Amino acid sequence: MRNKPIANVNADLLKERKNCSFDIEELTNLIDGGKNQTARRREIENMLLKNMPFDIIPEECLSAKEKYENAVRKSVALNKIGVELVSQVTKAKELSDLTLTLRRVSDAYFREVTPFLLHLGMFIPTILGQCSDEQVAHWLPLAMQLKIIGTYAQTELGHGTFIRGLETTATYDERTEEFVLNSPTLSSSKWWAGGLGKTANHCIVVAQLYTKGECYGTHPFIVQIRDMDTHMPLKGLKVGEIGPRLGFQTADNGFLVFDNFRIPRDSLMMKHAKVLKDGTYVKIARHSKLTYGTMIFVRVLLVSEMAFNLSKAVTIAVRYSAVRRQSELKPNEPEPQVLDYLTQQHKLFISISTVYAFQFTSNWLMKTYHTVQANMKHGNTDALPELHALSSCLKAICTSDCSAAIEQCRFACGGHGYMISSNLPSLYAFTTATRTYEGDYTVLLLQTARFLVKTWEQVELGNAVTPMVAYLARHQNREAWDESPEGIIRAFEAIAAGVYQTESVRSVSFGQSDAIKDVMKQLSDLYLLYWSLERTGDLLTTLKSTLGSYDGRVYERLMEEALKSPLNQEPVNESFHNEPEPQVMDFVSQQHKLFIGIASYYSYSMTALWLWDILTKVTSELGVGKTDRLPESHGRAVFMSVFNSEMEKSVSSLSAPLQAVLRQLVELYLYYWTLEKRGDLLLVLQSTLGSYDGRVYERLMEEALKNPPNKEPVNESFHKYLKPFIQGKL
Ligand SMILES: CCCCCCC/C=C/C(=O)SCCNC(=O)CCNC(=O)[C@H](O)C(C)(C)COP(=O)(O)OP(=O)(O)OC[C@H]1O[C@@H](n2cnc3c(N)ncnc32)[C@H](O)[C@@H]1OP(=O)(O)O
Ligand SMILES: Cc1cc2nc3c(=O)[nH]c(=O)nc-3n(C[C@H](O)[C@H](O)[C@H](O)COP(=O)(O)OP(=O)(O)OC[C@H]3O[C@@H](n4cnc5c(N)ncnc54)[C@H](O)[C@@H]3O)c2cc1C
Repeated sequence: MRNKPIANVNADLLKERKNCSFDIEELTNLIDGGKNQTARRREIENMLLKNMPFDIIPEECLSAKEKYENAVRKSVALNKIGVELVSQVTKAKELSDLTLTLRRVSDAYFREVTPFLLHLGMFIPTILGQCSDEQVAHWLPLAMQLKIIGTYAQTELGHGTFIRGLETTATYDERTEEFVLNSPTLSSSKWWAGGLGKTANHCIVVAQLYTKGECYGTHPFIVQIRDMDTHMPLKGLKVGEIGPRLGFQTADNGFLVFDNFRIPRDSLMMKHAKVLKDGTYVKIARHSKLTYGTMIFVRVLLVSEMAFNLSKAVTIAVRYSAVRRQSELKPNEPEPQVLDYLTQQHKLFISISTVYAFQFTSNWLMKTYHTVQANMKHGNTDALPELHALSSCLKAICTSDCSAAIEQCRFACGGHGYMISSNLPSLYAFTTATRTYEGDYTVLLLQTARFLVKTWEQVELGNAVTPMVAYLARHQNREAWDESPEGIIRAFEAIAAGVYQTESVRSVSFGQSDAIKDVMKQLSDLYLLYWSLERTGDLLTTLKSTLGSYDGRVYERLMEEALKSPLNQEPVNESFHNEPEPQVMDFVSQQHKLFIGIASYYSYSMTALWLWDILTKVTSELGVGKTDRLPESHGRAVFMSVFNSEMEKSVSSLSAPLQAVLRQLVELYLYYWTLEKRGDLLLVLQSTLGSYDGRVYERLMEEALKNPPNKEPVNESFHKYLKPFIQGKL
């Protein structure tokens, strides 16, 4: 069934849509993979959208804690339906279509991300990719039915990129047939795992495996971290939320610290390596990097994620550009739609074509991934290095290009694009993180470079190379290729473009009308029309954007959203009437002035006494009249050290409370001047990473511990939503 026409659609948008030269339903089918798939997708989408609770207050107006609780409430409703749908599916293809539809609806349903993202995106794939058959049979049903909630904790405070440098240890104890997990240093604290802070009760932990006194490198373990009934963290673990971040606010990214935490032997995920009861290590994998498999899978997935996110951003920007009128070009004529400006089209059309490039390449990459996986099942890992190189560079390029393109879309929407309600800031915050996680941009490009250099060596030796890199051997292409990073990117962009071209031509080469074939060549138009017509229902709930709604009622929606803000629920905020007048003494800035004054007074008097004693010595050393040349920093250091030591001497006979106060003054004085004059950048930069003393990990952990979600061991949403859901009582 096609979408029903919507009343009150903006006239400019209607006019643009009337220019469509082909059957949009045909294109929708093409993109979905066939008529039946379109129908099934719409059926699921409609069912989900009808049954899920919506936000009462806009998500962006909630506090961090409320945002999280709201995300749990919505996730549980979505998961309930999802689990039921998944249980009805029998074929692998149906399951993958369904998973994709659920992921897309979930994307539309949350302004940010669900706390279950890692459960679906990495926990389940790691069970599939890293567990023995026996382990899969045990863990997979529990995870699929959400009887357990998991995440993936690889990154630590000290290491993310360099996996071999991870410090968490898993030491096998053959007496008890257990592994003992430890975080030997602060920098070994697990950091970042999504859903770990408050939601997950299980976690995949990547740790250095020790048995019989030898280290066998990093291995994945599946670990229960919270009590299944009370949700309290288990003894031997410190777990919490890492604190506010640019995006991912509702993903409760967490930290995890182990103190002699014991787990059974079969917690080791044993597809690629085993530890026998007596502690003997047995390697099964044919390739040493197979434990990195989940990362490859997610990198592949991210290409289509980027296509989808950019498609949303550019749809918002294009629709808004059709509705928005600005500037008087000719006197007494209507202001033009901003879409008609060539410069505006430049911003938008590049993004549109990029979406298609990503999507077609992603389809191809996913197929390649499955082919390589199938070969590996039969023990053939030959294609793995190339898959790693390809997924690395395509992930790096598409995440980077996508965030840049979303910024362009935001620019294309002018001031209103900066509103959270336009959804462009959230889309940007989400996609810019993807450039870093699952392998940093530069690092992944370097991995690809490593592969290319090795291939180049083979080419130079006259050896055969795979078709994907065969262009390296073709003389005429050497001009496009040089050893600079830009050269490598160019070469791989050419490959991506090649794939894109071949795939798009292949996709439209049969069954399609001439009109569609023509339009496929005009990617920009295609993209606009596809997204305009493909969606079911009110596109606002899918795009979650005031600017990009299907009906183009941009100003109405901006005003409606503004009126929903809690600050607008009362004409005059109570702080206007009720806030008691503070004593000026209560202002921190005032205390700052006063206390520093007091501390300085003590400092000067102590130093004056000391200075008198050594004046003769100082002047004889520096020469009379030259003392004014003492650098300020030296003088400052003198004041500090003298104040400190002299105060200590003179306070020893005083009462304890007075001693305490005077010592505080010393500390204050030292602290103040350290920050003020000695250039402690923490104060200036307000940054845990940029502090003068370099105590980065200490500061990150200190800040995380101050984080309000960590003030309660179990969030109330566990009792309200998660527990009834896990126990099937919801
Ligand atoms: C929609 C779903 C959303 C899910 C949300 C996800 C949220 C975020 C989650 C996360 O971020 S999880 C953590 C992800 N972490 C990373 O991605 C870390 C990045 N680092 C790495 O991948 C690796 O450490 C490295 C950079 C590839 C380096 O690894 P290593 O030091 O062990 O290798 P090298 O010495 O550089 O290379 C040796 C050799 O191995 C090959 N190789 C490396 N990785 C792989 C692989 N994955 N598969 C196959 N082969 C690999 C590499 O090319 C070298 O080969 P040779 O040149 O020696 O032949
Ligand atoms: C939103 C978000 C969610 C995340 N979720 C998870 C999660 O669920 N589970 C999990 O385990 N992790 C997660 N992570 C962590 C993420 O995987 C890492 O942050 C990422 O892999 C980058 O590693 P890093 O932080 O160590 O960066 P670093 O490696 O410290 O990078 C810092 C800089 O150093 C450069 N650099 C590093 N190594 C090299 C090199 N060899 N050559 C040249 N330059 C180099 C990088 O290019 C970068 O510019 C998440 C991160 C974010 C931002």
